[in-house]
Amino acid sequence: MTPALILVNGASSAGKSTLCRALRDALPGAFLHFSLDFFMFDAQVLPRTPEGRLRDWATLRPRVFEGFHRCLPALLTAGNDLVVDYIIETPEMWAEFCTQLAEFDVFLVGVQCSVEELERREIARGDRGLGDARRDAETVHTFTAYDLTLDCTIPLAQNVARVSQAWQDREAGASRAFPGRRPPSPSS
Ligand SMILES: Nc1ncnc2c1ncn2[C@@H]1O[C@H](COP(=O)(O)OP(=O)(O)OP(=O)(O)O)[C@@H](O)[C@H]1O
Repeated sequence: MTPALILVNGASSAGKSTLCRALRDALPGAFLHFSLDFFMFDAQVLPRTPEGRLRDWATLRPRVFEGFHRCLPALLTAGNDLVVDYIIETPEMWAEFCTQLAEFDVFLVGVQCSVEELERREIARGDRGLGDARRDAETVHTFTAYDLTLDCTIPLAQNVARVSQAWQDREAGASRAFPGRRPPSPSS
């Protein structure tokens, strides 16, 4: 089978990671959850000042992002099915994804959330830059069509069920994010 990627795009604090973790555990088949957050927030990967601020981030940012992008085809090529949360920030970033992921079975999910709710969550979390969510919300859904769009203010279980159903009902390889692509043959 062609390795599969469920890619969840939306603004910071929209609920992407929460959804991905729940999907990882609920989907039929063994999906890995993979996220840029693992570099940015959840692990001791990046160099920091004694005060805890990121060091040399302007230099590192493009390298870390490109490295993360390259991890996806590497994990897929090794046979892993992935559920990945991401914030598509620019058309260039999306074009890079399209090139790197063209040979895989990609299902693109857009998560919507009002700016008011994004900002409420951002403040409540306290570990994200204030204003990031609003900035993302202005652009994040402008770069691509989706296979499925979700409202991330409704209960998580409902969205997990929607993705799970839509994923199983989809035509493998016929992602709306990659129009004109030939789906992998059923035997592949
Ligand atoms: N359906 C939901 N209803 C209410 N709160 C939610 C829902 N989904 C997520 N949240 C809450 O919103 C906050 C942000 O969630 P999450 O970390 O999943 O967002 P994210 O989109 O991955 O953010 P980031 O891109 O900044 O990492 C968390 O406090 C989470 O508990």
